[in-house]
Amino acid sequence: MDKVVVENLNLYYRDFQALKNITVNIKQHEITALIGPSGCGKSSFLRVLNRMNDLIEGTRVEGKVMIDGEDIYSKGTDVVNLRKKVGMVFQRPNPFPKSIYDNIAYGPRIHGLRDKRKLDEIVERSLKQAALWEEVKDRLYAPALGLSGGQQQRLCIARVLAVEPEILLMDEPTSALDPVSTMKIEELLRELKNNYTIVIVTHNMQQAARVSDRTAFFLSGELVEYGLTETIFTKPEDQRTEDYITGRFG
Ligand SMILES: Nc1ncnc2c1ncn2[C@@H]1O[C@H](COP(=O)(O)OP(=O)(O)OP(=O)(O)O)[C@@H](O)[C@H]1O
Repeated sequence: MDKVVVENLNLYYRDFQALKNITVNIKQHEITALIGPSGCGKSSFLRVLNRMNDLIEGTRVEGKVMIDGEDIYSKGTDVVNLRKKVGMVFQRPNPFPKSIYDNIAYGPRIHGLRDKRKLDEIVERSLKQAALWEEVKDRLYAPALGLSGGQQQRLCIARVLAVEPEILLMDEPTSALDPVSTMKIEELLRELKNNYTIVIVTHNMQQAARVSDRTAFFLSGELVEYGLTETIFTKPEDQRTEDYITGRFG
């Protein structure tokens, strides 16, 4: 099933066109990897999907972006609800300078939840989903910034999961992590895809090949090729895709 349908999307930062006529369908409960050289528009595309671009002045979007059949750029869209449904994890782990518990409880509290027992449940469930519970269950009230980088990134994933999103956008979520933490996050992604639709930007070709079901290759704001990851990595149709994945440029 298509979770996200993008049709003829153009994105401008003032006069600069960062995305050009992008049409793509993102499948539910799959991991879609976005690859391509620096500046090709991967992060911009990710930000289109939860309207984070609204926060950047001078941004203009043309075309259609539909999630569950609804145009997220239509006038009636509630952007707060959209961002709850479409959560984002960034390149550098960015926990709040608060306790582990308060980091996770933050989103649910913002959405009005006060019941301590329910919050406790959400904190435990989210940390378990993010494969961090065993490591932190005895120090939930310790500062989140005392965790290792890899643990902090799993905490940030748990923080997003706490508000029960359906889509997870991840912008190079392991690029600041060591190989062991990277493997843990990759395992986690494979686990999470049973319940979530995941879109991940990565500069790491092996990572894209290891974790994703489908891959989209961007170049200079265009979507050059999109398909099953296995096909993209073994017999791409476009010479530019082949050049990129074999490391001949980028
Ligand atoms: N806020 C902005 N204002 C103006 N131009 C921007 C802005 N953000 C990005 N751009 C430009 O849009 C293009 C695409 O940028 P984007 O960050 O989406 O690329 P990317 O593929 O994610 O790159 P990287 O891999 O380096 O993160 C680049 O030319 C960039 O300079």
